[in-house]
Amino acid sequence: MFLIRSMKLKNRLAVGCGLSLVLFTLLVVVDLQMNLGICKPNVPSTGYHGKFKYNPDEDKTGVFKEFQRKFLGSGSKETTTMKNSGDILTTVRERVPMPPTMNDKYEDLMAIILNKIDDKTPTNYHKVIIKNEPNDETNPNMSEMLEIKIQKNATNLEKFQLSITKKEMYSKNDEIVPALLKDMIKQPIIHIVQKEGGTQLKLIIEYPNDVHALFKPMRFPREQQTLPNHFYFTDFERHNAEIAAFHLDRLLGFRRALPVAGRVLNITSEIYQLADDDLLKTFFISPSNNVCFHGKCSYYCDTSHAICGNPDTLEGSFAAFLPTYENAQRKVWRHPWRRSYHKRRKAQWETDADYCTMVRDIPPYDSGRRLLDLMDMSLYDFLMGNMDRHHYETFKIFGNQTFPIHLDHGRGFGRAYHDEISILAPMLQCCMIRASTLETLLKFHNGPKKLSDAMRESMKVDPIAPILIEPHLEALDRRVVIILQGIRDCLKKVDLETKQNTAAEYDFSQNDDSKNRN
Ligand SMILES: Nc1ncnc2c1ncn2[C@@H]1O[C@H](COP(=O)(O)OP(=O)(O)OP(=O)(O)O)[C@@H](O)[C@H]1O
Ligand SMILES: [Mn+2]
Repeated sequence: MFLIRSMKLKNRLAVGCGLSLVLFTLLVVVDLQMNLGICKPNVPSTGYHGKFKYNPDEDKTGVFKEFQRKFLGSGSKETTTMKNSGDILTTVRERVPMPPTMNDKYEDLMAIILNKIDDKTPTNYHKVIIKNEPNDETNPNMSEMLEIKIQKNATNLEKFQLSITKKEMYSKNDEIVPALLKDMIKQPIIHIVQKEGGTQLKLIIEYPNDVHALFKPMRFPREQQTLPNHFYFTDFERHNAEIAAFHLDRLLGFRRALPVAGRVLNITSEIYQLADDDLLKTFFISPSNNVCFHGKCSYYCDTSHAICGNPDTLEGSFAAFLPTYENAQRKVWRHPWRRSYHKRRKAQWETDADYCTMVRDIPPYDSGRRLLDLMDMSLYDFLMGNMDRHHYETFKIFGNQTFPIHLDHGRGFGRAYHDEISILAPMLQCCMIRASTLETLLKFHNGPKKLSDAMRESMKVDPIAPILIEPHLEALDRRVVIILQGIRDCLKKVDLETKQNTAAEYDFSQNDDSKNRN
C-alpha cells in the first residue's frame, strides 16, 4: 500500500492498466479453454470434425438445424474396446438413443395420406407430402431402347438387364430377381479379375455364359462397428451392408438397387486358382498359414489390410452386374448434398439453411421426379447410416426422367447406436417426401410388421444370414420414427410460414386501405 501511495499518479495509472491487461488476458484464455461463452456464443458440440464456427445468423429457421439440435441430446455415446481375441476393435454401446415419439402412431400424417383433411390439417401440406407427381406414362425397358430382343435361352442376368425400365431396376413381383440371386450363389465361378477404379478392392466374378457379378469381400466380423475416429471416406466397406441395402431398397418399394447375395468361397479353389495374373501377384501365405491377398487399390490394399481365408473360406457379397452394352452407359451426377470429403472443410449445405431453394432451380431438380428421388435416397441412406453418397448414376439412354441407381452401399450399417441426422439434410432442408414413401414408412411404423421384422424375414434366405446383427435392425425402427418426426416438423414449419405470410399480406392490405381512406 505504502508503495502505491508513494508513487506518482502517472505511475499508479500505468500499474493499474498493466494489471487489468494481465487479468483480461487470463480471462480470455480461461474462456477459450473452457468454452464459457464470454467471448463468443456457446458452440454446440456436434459430431462434426475439425473446427466448428457457429454463426446464429446462418441458422435461420431451417428444420434441419433445429432437428439436429433436437436429437443431439439423445445421441449415443460410444466407446472403443479391445476384444481379447486378436486385435479387433469393437465399438460398444453405452446408451441407445430412442426418439421421444416411439409410441406415437403419427395419425396426423396418416390422415393426410388417406385424404382425411379437416381444419386441423396443416395448411399447404401438399407442399411437403407430394401426391401428384408429374405423371410420366411411358416406361420403356432396356430391350426396347437398345432394340435387343430378349431371347428365350438368354441367361437370367441378360433377361434382368434387358428388363430394366426407365422407372425401376425391376418390377414388383419380378421372377427373374430370385433366379438371378440363385445363379450368383450356385453357379460355378470360372474366372476372377480385379475391378479397376474405386477406392477399395472389388473383384469381377465370371460365371459360365458370360455372366458377371461384382464381389466385395468380407473384411471384418458383423459385430464390428465403424471405428470412431474414421471419417466416412476412410471407413472400410462392408459386404453385408451391400446385401442389406438391396433388401432395404426392395422393401421400401424403390427397386432402384441391384440384386445382391452373399456366398462363401473357397479362397484357394474359387479365387486363387481362378485369378488373373495381376491379382495373383498379391497373394501370400500369412504367418498362421492362411491364404491371403490384397489386390491393388487406393485404400487398404496392402499386406496389413489383406483379405485372408479363415482358414480357407471367405465370404463376400455378389452384386448383379450392370449392363455392359455399348449403349447402356451411365451418366454420373455429383450429389448436390455431397460431403466435403475434407477433414476440416464444410460443404455449403451444412451452413446454408436455404440451400434447397437454390437446388430447386437447377435442372434436373427443377422439374420431374429427380428431386423427389433424392429425398427417397436421403431417407434410404439415413436408415442405413450411409454417409458416402458423393455421386449417383443414371442410365443415359432413359434421359433425365429416370430413376437414380442405388449403387455402392458398402459404407452403410456401420454404427448401430448412432443416428446420423445430417444424412437427412436433403429431406429436412427441402421439407418434401413422396406420399407413397411416407405411406410405406407409416405402414412399417404402425406394424404389425415393423421394418426390422420385414428385413429379418427378407434376409433370412441369404446363404450367409444373419446379414445384420440385431442392433442394426433395431436402429431401422428407431430411424423410421425420426423420419416421421422430421416430416411432422416440416408440416409445422410450412404451416407457420403460410400463416405468417397471410397475416403479413392482411396487414399490408389494411395499411393500404387506411392510406386510401386518408
Ligand atoms: N454391380 C455392378 N456392376 C458393374 N459395375 C458396377 C457395379 N457396381 C458398381 N459398379 C461400378 O463400379 C464403380 C465403383 O463401385 P463402388 O462405388 O461400389 O466402389 P467404391 O470402391 O465404393 O467406389 P468409390 O470409392 O469411388 O465410392 C461404380 O461407380 C460403378 O460405376
Ligand atoms: Mn464407395
